[in-house]
Amino acid sequence: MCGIVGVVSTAPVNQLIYDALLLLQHRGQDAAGIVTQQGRKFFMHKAKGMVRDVFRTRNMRALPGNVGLGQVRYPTAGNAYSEEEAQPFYVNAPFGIVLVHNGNLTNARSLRSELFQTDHRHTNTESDSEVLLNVFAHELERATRGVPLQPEDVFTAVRAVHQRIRGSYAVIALIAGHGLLAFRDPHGIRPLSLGRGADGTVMVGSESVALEGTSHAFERDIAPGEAIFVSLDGTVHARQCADAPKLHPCIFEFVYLARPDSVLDGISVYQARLNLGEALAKRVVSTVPPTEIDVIIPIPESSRPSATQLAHLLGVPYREGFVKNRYVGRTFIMPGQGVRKKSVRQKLNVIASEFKGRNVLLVDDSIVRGTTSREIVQMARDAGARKVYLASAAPPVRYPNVYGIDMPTTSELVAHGRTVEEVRQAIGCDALIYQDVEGMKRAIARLNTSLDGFDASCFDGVYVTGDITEDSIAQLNEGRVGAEEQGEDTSRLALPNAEAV
Ligand SMILES: O=P(O)(O)OC[C@H]1O[C@H](OP(=O)(O)OP(=O)(O)O)[C@H](O)[C@@H]1O
Ligand SMILES: NC(=O)CC[C@H](N)C(=O)O
Ligand SMILES: [Mg+2]
Repeated sequence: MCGIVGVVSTAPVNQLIYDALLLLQHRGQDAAGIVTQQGRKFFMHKAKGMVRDVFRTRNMRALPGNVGLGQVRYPTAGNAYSEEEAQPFYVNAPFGIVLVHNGNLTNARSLRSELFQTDHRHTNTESDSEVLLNVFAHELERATRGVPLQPEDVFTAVRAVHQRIRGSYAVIALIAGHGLLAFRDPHGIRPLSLGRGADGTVMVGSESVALEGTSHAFERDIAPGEAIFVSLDGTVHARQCADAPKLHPCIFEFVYLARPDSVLDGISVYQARLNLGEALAKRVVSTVPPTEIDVIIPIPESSRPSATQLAHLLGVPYREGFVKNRYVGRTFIMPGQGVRKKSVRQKLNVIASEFKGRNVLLVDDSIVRGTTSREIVQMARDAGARKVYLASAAPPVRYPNVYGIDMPTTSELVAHGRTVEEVRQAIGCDALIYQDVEGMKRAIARLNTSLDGFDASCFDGVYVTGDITEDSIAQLNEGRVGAEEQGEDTSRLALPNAEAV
């Protein structure tokens, strides 16, 4: 996941894009970038870091114009440490295009050589998003029948892009002098919504919170496979560009990624998390009698809604036992295990009186590598808890994610190849209760019965694009320069200066 936003307005958009990116900061902490357009000229500033660090006043002043887009990056391909892979990406032909991408292409490698061999295009980074931009640029060149460019030509290009690229992609692009394009992959894996301001400003963004938080009324989600083209006068053209679109949103958005105050594909993220807490209650009761639990404590931040609902249904007191240092970002989306581990301790501290002599049930939204759980369970014991039980509102994460969540290899997943009992031992708690896969899907699907299903691949190993094999997963990892090799270099990332949203 990353956060993306695009705007067509009649007033300067630099501050508006900045504000929207701040509201999407939880989707990517690694790099941030904005491009604006004035006349036919693009103005760009991008760098590694969080939004507040990347954009100083001088940078903001250098972003004039009434049209623009931006991104906050959480790397899932290429090089996590490369400044060049911060987005937006730019190509000068045809017309001049800048593009931001949330998601992950699963055929970037073959596309890269195809781009070189057949389309004679050069890509200069390992980023799949740069590949995506070049495929789009090539197809736009082929589809253009004259100047000025017609929306129909843009849709023809998107149709061709859907044929060539695989994986997940929510995309916003700006075509110099023409308008703003947004499209979503034919499975709708990553979210993208459209809204409008009272002054007619059109905004597209990853989550509804980016629209509402900047005073734009949410209008609708962009449909899977659909493209919308917003002319510079604010006219919105929409077209379905995929042959057989299906709505399979990523279920992990509801579990962890998205903000609880967002509504994605008609589903309130907050309500989804309450429902997960409800389903989890049934599982807890069958493992640990509520009478043996003195207190229920969430692991801040994302597990709070599920934990409150669980406590309510079990009739057990809900208490805050961990205080989060708001100046440390989300640990799961930090690159590198060394950084993540250190950050858990920096981020969470116990209120010892809530643990001393008690049987505590800790609740997290998900257990992925087990980094958080191991530390937290130990902290609870150190604070004097008698028994430490742990419940996860999501099922065990057992399979790699190839659609834009950084879980590339099975070996790093604490539940891969382990029974629940073995995971319990690895984490060191007295009882471990997981949600089950069907229970999770039911809990969320009942909030929008028109879904075709979910991408729940990291939980059930089913890849909705139908083309993922062990070999392709191994290939995807080959291209990555990540975090694991350089993970001990914690200096830049462990304590960002900016406040996490
Ligand atoms: O098993 P792990 O590999 O540790 O990953 C899972 C943990 O990471 C996330 O928290 P994070 O600190 O990223 O964000 P949050 O404050 O939104 O909960 C998630 O909510 C879990 O707590
Ligand atoms: N999380 C994302 O959406 C990442 C986008 C893109 N794959 C990158 O690595 O930059
Ligand atoms: Mg958490």
